[in-house]
Amino acid sequence: MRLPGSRSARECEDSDVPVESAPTEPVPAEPSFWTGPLIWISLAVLAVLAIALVVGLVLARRRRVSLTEDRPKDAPPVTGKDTYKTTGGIGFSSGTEEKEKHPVADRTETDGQPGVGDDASVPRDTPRRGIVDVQLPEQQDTEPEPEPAAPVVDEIEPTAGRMERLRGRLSRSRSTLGQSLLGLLGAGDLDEDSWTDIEDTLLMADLGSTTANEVIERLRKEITARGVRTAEEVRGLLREVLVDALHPEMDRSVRALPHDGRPAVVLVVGVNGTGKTTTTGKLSRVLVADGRTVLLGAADTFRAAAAEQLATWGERAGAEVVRGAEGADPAAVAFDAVKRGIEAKVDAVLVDTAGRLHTKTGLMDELGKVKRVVSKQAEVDEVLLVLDATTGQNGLTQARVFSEVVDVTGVVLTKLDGTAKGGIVFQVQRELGVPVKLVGLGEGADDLAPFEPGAFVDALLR
Ligand SMILES: Nc1nc2c(ncn2[C@@H]2O[C@H](COP(=O)(O)OP(=O)(O)OP(=O)(O)O)[C@@H](O)[C@H]2O)c(=O)[nH]1
Repeated sequence: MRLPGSRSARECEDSDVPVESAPTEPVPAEPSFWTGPLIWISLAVLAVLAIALVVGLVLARRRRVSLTEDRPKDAPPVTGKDTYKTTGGIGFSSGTEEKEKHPVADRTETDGQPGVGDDASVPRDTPRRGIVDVQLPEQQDTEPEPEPAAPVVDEIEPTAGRMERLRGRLSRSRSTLGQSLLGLLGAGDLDEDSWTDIEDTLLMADLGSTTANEVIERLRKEITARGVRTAEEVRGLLREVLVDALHPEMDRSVRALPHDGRPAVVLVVGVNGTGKTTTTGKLSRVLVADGRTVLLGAADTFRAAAAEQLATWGERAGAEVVRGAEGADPAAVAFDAVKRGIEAKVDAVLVDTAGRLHTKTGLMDELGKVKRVVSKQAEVDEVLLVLDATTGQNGLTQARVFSEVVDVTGVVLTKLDGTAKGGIVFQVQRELGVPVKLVGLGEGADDLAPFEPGAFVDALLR
């Protein structure tokens, strides 16, 4: 059909008039080769994602830990403070009780730290044994325990003449003091230089300047007064002057014998290392050799080995020893020793004390207390100060401090065998005004001698 006024295409082609385009109806687009499959692929991906989401949610729900427990409905609510409860107290065992032992091969667990190659822990599924078969030893007839061997008590050397026997031990002192003096004095005419040399010799031997001057004064006077000529006369005079300087009139007996129905109490004091313990032990042997009964008190609690050392001395001398724990109060140990000595009715109680010379106050407190406490039971008869002869002037300083702290009644000069300065004996006596009663001349058990001025000077001048 042709609309009025319209022309056919043919007419248009043929005419020169431009043809107006006719309105056209929309034509639906034909699906292309690519768009069709894309839609289907997208739908498939969406479906797969949906399935994965559903599966994931289900699995996650299964894995979730339930924080609720299977508790009866009527159970009281759980609160923070009573979530950990024990049914009994902590179990204790006594260290003295024997622990039951399992045979090593049957054990599934090991005590203590893991060793190289051990598992970090015992696997949970390791079989556990309820009952362990233990092989019991066959009943045997037990032999009676052998009686402990009686301590071997040493043979003790007699004390008489010890100084004589130990004379050779003073050889170093002799060569310095005696031999030099004899050489100088016996050389004839003595001028001022000779007297200066004599003084130097006396000082080098530790006589001290006061004693040295006194000795020289007397020698000068007597040589002129007596007309001393021969070497023999010089020796005789020198002996006399030196012996006099040692005050032979002093009472050198050790107050270690019982009286008033109770034992004598002897305190042995001095700086550590001077030979206190050794001297206490040696002295106990001297008393035992004289037929006395002795008890030793190990109040040197400062050094554990000191008590041990004294116990050995006691064992060898056949003397009982009272000791305390390491670090125990020395006064308490001394008190116990004296108490025990009174009960046991021994003749003498020898107390070895500690001598820490850290401060004078500390020493004073300690020794003062020992003496005070001991005095509650029995008066202290003797306080022996032990000095190491090899320490020279240092020994003198110690002597001064100790004598201010306790009433020293006698001096024991140890290690005289190891020094060329035997002259310290003169100085100590002068300084303290108390006699040297005993001398240590070696480490041997019987190397303790009574101090005799005559024998001592003889040993120096031999
Ligand atoms: N050569 C020689 N050595 C001695 C003498 N007396 C003691 N000794 C030695 O000196 C050392 C110290 O002796 P101790 O008896 O332990 O001295 P201490 O004063 O008791 O010392 P602490 O126990 O530390 O308080 C030891 O090796 C003894 O053998 C002696 O007269 N001559």
